[in-house]
Amino acid sequence: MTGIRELLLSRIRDVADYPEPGVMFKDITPLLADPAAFAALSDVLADIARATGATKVVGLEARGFILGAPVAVRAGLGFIPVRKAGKLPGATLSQAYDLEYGSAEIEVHAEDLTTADRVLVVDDVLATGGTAEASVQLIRRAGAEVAGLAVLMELGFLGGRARLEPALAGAPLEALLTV
Ligand SMILES: O=P(O)(O)OC[C@H]1O[C@H](OP(=O)(O)OP(=O)(O)O)[C@H](O)[C@@H]1O
Ligand SMILES: Nc1ncnc2[nH]cnc12
Repeated sequence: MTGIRELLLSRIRDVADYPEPGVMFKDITPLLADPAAFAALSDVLADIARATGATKVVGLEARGFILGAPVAVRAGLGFIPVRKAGKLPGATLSQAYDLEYGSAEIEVHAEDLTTADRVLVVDDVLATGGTAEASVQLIRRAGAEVAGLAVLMELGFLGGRARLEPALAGAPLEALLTV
């Protein structure tokens, strides 16, 4: 795992003052462009999906789609997109939240999750935890259980883990990297 972590970390680019002054943006596009690194990441996240007993993978728009979809395929699970407001055509559940730079609202198709589901949420970055917390609230409101949250990287100084732990209620929060 140490070798994989070093590989993943080496493929994340720091971009200062993006999208606004004071933010150090963690750009995963070099990782996505490296097939060995992207495959290794997908394999580790799929192992987490299996270990949590998840029945579905939720990916958070947009980067959570890119990371979550191969995890769902590898683990043999359905993939459910949680989208920014106004993008899903069917009946939705919505949740507003704040993030490191601004505020937003996310939605899921109400019919995509049932009381029989255990859901692993996948995303690239855990920053303030606002996005992940809103996704957990959506999943619970849909009647499903949260199996866990798996992210490529956690920005430890923003305190997202402490914010999320009460919402996760014992479900695991797996961050492959902490920066
Ligand atoms: O922990 P938080 O403070 O909520 O921040 C983390 C979220 O911010 C980024 O998404 P963003 O909303 O920028 O969307 P994008 O993936 O479409 O760029 C990132 O991909 C996470 O989803
Ligand atoms: N610093 C950051 N880099 C990349 N994605 C983020 N989402 C929230 N904060 C972020």
